[in-house]
Amino acid sequence: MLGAAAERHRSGRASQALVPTMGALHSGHAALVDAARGANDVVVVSIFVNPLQFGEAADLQRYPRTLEADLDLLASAGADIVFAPAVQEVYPDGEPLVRISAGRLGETLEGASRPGHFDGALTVVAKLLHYALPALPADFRAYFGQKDAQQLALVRRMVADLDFPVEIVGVPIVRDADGLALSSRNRFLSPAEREAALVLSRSLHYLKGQADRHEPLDLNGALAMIGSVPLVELDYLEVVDPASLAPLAFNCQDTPFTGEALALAAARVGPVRLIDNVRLGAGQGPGAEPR
Ligand SMILES: Nc1ncnc2c1ncn2[C@@H]1O[C@H](COP(=O)(O)OP(=O)(O)OP(=O)(O)O)[C@@H](O)[C@H]1O
Ligand SMILES: CC(C)(CO)[C@@H](O)C(=O)[O-]
Ligand code: BAL
Repeated sequence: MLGAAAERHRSGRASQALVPTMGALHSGHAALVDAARGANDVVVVSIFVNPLQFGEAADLQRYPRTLEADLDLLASAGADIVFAPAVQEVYPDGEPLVRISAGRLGETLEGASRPGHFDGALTVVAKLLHYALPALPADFRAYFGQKDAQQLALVRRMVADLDFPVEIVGVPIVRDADGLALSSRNRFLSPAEREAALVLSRSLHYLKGQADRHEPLDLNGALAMIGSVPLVELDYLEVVDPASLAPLAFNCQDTPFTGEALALAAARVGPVRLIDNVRLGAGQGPGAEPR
């Protein structure tokens, strides 16, 4: 460590980043660590499969756990500290009586299909932020993927509404070459299911093309694309305001698309629930777009 960074460490003003994950790491997680590595002196990565945010017991039980491979990936990605606590360390008295409420924003979209999910996710994010908070929090950042767009919006609201001393950084979605958003649960897809799952990114790409050309968004056409793939059971496809996640009906049907929006989709494909999204209009990040 040289020069300015060493001085920041000496004076206790080193910047610190937290990258919360549930393990089974892939290149999407590596992109979060890269972003954190590029802007902070110390990078902490947590690996914790949080029982509080799971609905179905089977989903929690079969969630992939690959700690050895995760540690290798994190060493290559340049993480400084890996925090992989046992459930008893995080919840020594069992499930907490008091938890963070995600409020109305936690009841739509993912929250409608996974009741309580965001209360559980925000509660553990709050705890992880407390664990990783530096003694002198001059520069404390936490990194989240834009793939979980509703989670990112809710974490931003939590730190704003509850005055957490941390900057939240959103990282663009990392996709496979064919457009599928990387996800730890993708490993449970059969080859046929994985091929079928591509309709999610394709339908979002279809909408993005219309938004780029300022045409009306053909939501019905996108729904029909998804409906034509028998292995894909659509949960929702919605166009919403990126910050409030409120539905943006005026942008659909016959009105040429203007402004900014987020198109979000979720579907069950075989044993897996998949989510994906794309920014429509101005202000898009540099990340890979669905195709
Ligand atoms: N493809 C991706 N691109 C960018 N960020 C991602 C991607 N996949 C996951 N992330 C982010 O990594 C962080 C940890 O996510 P998590 O460990 O749940 O991985 P995951 O692949 O989303 O797993 P799953 O969806 O199967 O639970 C979250 O902030 C999430 O948004
Ligand atoms: C943020 C998180 C690590 C909290 O458990 C989880 O929801 C995730 O992996 O997105
Ligand atoms: N990244 C999503 C976490 C979950 O599905 O519980």
